[in-house]
Amino acid sequence: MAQHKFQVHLRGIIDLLSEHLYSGPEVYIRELLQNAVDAITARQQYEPAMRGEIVIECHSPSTGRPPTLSIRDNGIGLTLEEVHHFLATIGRSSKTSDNWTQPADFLGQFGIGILSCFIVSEEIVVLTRSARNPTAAPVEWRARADGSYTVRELERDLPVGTQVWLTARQDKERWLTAEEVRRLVLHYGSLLPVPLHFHAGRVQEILNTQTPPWRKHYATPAQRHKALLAYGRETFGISFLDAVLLSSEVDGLDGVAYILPFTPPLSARHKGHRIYLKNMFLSETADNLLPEWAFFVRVILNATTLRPTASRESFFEDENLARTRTLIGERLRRYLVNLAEQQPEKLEQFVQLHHRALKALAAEDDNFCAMILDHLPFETSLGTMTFGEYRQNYAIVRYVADVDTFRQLANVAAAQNLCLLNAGYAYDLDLISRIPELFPDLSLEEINSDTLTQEFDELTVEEQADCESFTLQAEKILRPFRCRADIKKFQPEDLPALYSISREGRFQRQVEHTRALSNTLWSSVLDGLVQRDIVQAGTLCFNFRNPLIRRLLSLRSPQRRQRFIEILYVQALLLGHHPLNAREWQLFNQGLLHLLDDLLNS
Ligand SMILES: Nc1ncnc2c1ncn2[C@@H]1O[C@H](COP(=O)(O)OP(=O)(O)OP(=O)(O)O)[C@@H](O)[C@H]1O
Repeated sequence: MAQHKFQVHLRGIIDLLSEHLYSGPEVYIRELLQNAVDAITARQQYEPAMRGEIVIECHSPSTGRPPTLSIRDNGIGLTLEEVHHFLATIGRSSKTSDNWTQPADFLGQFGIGILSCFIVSEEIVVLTRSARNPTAAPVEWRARADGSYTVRELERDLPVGTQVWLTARQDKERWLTAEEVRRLVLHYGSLLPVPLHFHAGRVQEILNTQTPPWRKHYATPAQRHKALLAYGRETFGISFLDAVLLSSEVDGLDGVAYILPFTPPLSARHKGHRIYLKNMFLSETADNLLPEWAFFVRVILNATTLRPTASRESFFEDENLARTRTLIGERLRRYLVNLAEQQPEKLEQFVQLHHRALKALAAEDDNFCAMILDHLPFETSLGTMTFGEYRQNYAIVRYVADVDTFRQLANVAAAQNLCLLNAGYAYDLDLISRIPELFPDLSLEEINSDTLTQEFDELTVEEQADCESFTLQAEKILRPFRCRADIKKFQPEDLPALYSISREGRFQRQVEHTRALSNTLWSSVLDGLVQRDIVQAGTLCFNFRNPLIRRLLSLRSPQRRQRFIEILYVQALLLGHHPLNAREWQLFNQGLLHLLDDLLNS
């Protein structure tokens, strides 16, 4: 049977790379710089004293012709066979352990990077001369995006190394203009240790002359700190609150973390960093490089041991990455501990901006929790206060486990001078559950609507007798709404009635509400959740101390009393942020219309 070989439709592969693998056409500069740096690294393995350099030349012809670009390196170069074998074979790389003892020194590994040049140029021309085989003639390789290429040995001499030429495709001219190329070379290559010479017309400059401050020595820590902050301002355009040096030879970390002077929005977490791999810019996102809770920093980090994905825009999740993440986390944690111990004012400032992040860290780290809990703010029925302030004044930590119930109870609690802590936000409950262990002399008490209403004062026997007919009528009116009626004395006096409901009861109300809004498929699913046996889900507790209720009690007309009770019921539901069902809305509307009618008739 005849054997066939796969055919490669190069255009299709280029489209695949440009649309699904790479973030944009600009990555061609990264791939070219990377190949040049790798070629120099390879040559230095033979000639350690050799000094590498890369020359980027932009040519912008005057009339109507597309701009061209060449990148020249004095690296290892290629022979004719190597051109066929590596450059012209998609998916084959020379940077493997078959050819080198230390392939990890190279940036490239997949053997596809050069194809990115076809996104901006119809043709790639490579002129190259091998350092390993000085007698071999220089070679010219011309490759087209349709998959064809020519290769020939040149008569003329060339210096050792490689020069790649690109000519802008129609509609891609902007990616090869001198201005754009300069920006991209700086963007990707500013940390590269090889000098990057940039030539455009009369302009000749070396782009990467600056040694970043975290790699420099300074006379004092204060000087270094100042330089780090200045570098952060220049790089990100942000005046950071602080800079934390991440570099450590022992840990193999190289970089700096900047503390944001604002609370970042959820959508911007883990974005806007400068992540480098072996000094080449890799990505602005640090999805898996930073611990979950570290959303208060922007980092500049150069990784040396991590493995990039084929897109070169993120790292493989492996042991090394997990270790790096732990080390960065450890460094930031240590910074925070230092702040707490040595710079309390700065810690206060930090807490104001980043308490969510601190809570997230404290929730996963007992020791840190013990240290920071006193500084963390919590919402309470008497205003926001730190846990330290709370425990100075109260021996029992009374908390409400969800935000809705807290909203419902906060006013009532405050009027009774009861300090309820809202533990409904992310991490709060987690932290509060540690309290008995961290502070054995404090006790914890969960408060819900039932526990709070139990604290209300009972009526005297005479008062109860006076209210009996009213309570019976209210019971009757509210029964169809699965609500009990009660009357007690409580603060604040201006609150006429309080609707309370158990957690299960509220869940049932929500299910019923959703069921009324959803389509048939969902309503049958939700049907299963409705518990018919919860007969009396809530209680409407009238406040005997409230002047309006006192007048209502003495109202003679049962019809008018009914309308007031109905409106008070709906108003209490609204105050507690409970969604109203259709019947309750109807009740509200009718009640309001009757009231207006009464007003007009009075
Ligand atoms: N400037 C250069 N000097 C010497 N050899 C080069 C140069 N550019 C490319 N090559 C050769 O061409 C091969 C293919 O390059 P390409 O950029 O496609 O892939 P790579 O760098 O090996 O891997 P990656 O896809 O991860 O970038 C390289 O492995 C190398 O052998």
